[in-house]
Amino acid sequence: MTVPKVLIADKMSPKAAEIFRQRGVEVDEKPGLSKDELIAIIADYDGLAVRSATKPDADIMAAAEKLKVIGRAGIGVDNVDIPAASARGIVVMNTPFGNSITTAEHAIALLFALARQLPEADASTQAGKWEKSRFMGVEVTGKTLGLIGAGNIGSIVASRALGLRMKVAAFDPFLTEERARDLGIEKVDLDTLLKRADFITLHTPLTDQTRNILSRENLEKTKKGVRIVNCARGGLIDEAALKDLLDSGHVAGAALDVFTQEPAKESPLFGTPGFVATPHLGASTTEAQVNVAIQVAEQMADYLLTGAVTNALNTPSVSAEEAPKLKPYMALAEKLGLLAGQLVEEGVTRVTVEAEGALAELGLKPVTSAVLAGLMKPVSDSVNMVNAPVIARDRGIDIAEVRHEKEGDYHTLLRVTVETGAGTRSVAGTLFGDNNPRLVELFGIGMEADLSGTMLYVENEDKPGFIGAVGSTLGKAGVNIGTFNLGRRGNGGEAVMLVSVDENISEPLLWEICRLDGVRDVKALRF
Ligand SMILES: NC(=O)c1ccc[n+]([C@@H]2O[C@H](COP(=O)([O-])OP(=O)(O)OC[C@H]3O[C@@H](n4cnc5c(N)ncnc54)[C@H](O)[C@@H]3O)[C@@H](O)[C@H]2O)c1
Ligand SMILES: O=C(O)[C@H](O)COP(=O)(O)O
Repeated sequence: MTVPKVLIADKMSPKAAEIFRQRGVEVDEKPGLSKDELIAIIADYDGLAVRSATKPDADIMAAAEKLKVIGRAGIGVDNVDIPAASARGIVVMNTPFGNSITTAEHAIALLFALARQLPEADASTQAGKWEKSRFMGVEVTGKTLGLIGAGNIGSIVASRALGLRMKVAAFDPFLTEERARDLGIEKVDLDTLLKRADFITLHTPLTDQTRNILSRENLEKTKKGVRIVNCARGGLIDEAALKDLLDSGHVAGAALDVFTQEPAKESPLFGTPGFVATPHLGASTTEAQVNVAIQVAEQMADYLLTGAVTNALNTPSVSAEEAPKLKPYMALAEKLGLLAGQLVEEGVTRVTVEAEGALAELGLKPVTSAVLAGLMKPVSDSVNMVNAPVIARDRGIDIAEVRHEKEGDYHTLLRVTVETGAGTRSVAGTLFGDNNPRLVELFGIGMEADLSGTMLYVENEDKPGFIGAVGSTLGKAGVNIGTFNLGRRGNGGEAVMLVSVDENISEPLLWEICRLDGVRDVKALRF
């Protein structure tokens, strides 16, 4: 196996490079590259580790011929073009918890900065002014904190705010009443939060639903004298409206760690009384940076070295323990999908993936992705295990997974059933010696075959002399036979053959075989 190579493209704790090296992954650290500089070198790398500064987009991925994984040492992945990564089979992973406490603490720090005007008081005092009467603050005890987004960071902020004896009202459509009760907070709708909160803090990702959630209209609904903190994402607040409402005194203070445009080197908000800014420092503590660096390096090394997938945003998780067990099944799944995909002639409407015996004890999602990737390969050049489930869903294919824990004839079995307008057909395979994928059933007919290279598929009536006729037709065309695999539904019934051959099978040769007496269908297959 060649040694995988990773590029760390943003400033990261040295722990990341240390772990990559310890795990036997080659690593280069080149923070601060321009997009063109990154495009010029990315073809060399199997992995790309980033924070929020590097923005791996479709152009960068187009140049990244070997890239298998992008690791985000942090939470937000809005800097990574995930659809472009999926289209190329690149797994995108983040570290969803490593900097949550640190970011929650930054939100609380900004809350106090606003309550006591700390930055302005500091600047004034250090300028020798001693303006004691200018900086009258407010207590936070007893005040209501409006939490927009009560996920990982939001709920830590809530617990800290409760410790400060604040009341917490949260707006989050995905927060259940039960969870709110457990957190000791009140679940409210957005309008109630806007009307009631003395302080508002945002902790949602930037999505179509959350973009501009504090719009001019919503900012105008807030309580006079509200103080607002955003440590989540730029774009959640209308910055021009915020400036107007700070100027008018309706909003008493606002602290932004994140901006619509970053780096934010200029903004109409800068210099506005009551406005506090930090340069996207939410995750910037020694502890959080060590956490995310260790996590991202471990996760990327696991994936590159073993196939284990943790915290991926575009593919199912596979544990380090399961990854080696799943590997041969993925090969079997792709081959069975490819076989089914080459044999069906109409649009697929439903795919059922059934696991029997040992396979039923493993996670089926990656196996299903591999089946779908194989199935759609004959009709799509760009399909891969990462994007196959999404493409299948977009094409309206219904996907079902079934487990039978009891063993059948084989200690482990994978059956793929494909439904089309023309009917239902299924293929099944097992592993020989725990490692070698083998076809064991084709359209309900028992047959053993190693699906590899070029194969001739023939469906025919079971008649004496037919096998010889196929053999001699191939021989006359100079096509050498590797293996002959046969199956039939019963004496004189439907029969199928899969013949592995050393040469390509030309169209005229296929026609010649098709004209043999008793042939119902013939195809050249590739694996
Ligand atoms: N400033 C920083 O340096 C920094 C550091 C870490 C994280 N972040 C950002 O903080 C944000 C929150 O991170 P997290 O780890 O808590 O994420 P999370 O996924 O755990 O929580 C997000 C919460 O937002 C809620 N949500 C989604 N849509 C919503 C909507 N329309 N209205 C209200 N709530 C909605 C979700 O239900 C979820 O509970 C992310 O955007 C992340 O990128 C910033
Ligand atoms: O989403 C995150 O994790 C934060 O925005 C941190 O970003 P950073 O790694 O660039 O500091």
